[in-house]
Amino acid sequence: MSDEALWEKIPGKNAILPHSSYCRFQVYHPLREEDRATTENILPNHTDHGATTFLPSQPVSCLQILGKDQKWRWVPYRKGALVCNLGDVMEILSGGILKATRHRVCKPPADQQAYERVSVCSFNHADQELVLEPLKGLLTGSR
Ligand SMILES: O=C(O)CCC(=O)C(=O)O
Ligand SMILES: [Fe+2]
Repeated sequence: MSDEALWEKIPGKNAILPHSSYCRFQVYHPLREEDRATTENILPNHTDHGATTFLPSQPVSCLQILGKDQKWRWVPYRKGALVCNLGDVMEILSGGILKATRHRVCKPPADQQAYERVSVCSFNHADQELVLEPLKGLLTGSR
């Protein structure tokens, strides 16, 4: 199996097959005073269904990922960094060697609740025609 086998399935700048990748810009307004006590998760825990999701790291803490130890952890802010979540497509194509990142968007810590949060997500999907199954070389051990 070639080193490129996985990436050949994901459209890049030379993509010729239809796919549904998109970028979403979203503003989370500060929580209203009366909602702060009752709100926990703004977006419940999930994995993204595409291949990868890229998000510029941003300073209002809301994003959490689930570790192997089943503990939720904040994704720390690093100025200028890109956060990359692996999606279901990568888990399926890799036969489970790669794991889709389970994540959620939480209420920010108390000292950040008055701030707006800007989220820019680039959701990268596989070719629409791609049959989602583990890459053949993985199953035969010829990688
Ligand atoms: O806003 C974020 O930080 C992540 C949003 C997200 O996980 C999603 O829309 O799938
Ligand atoms: Fe997500």
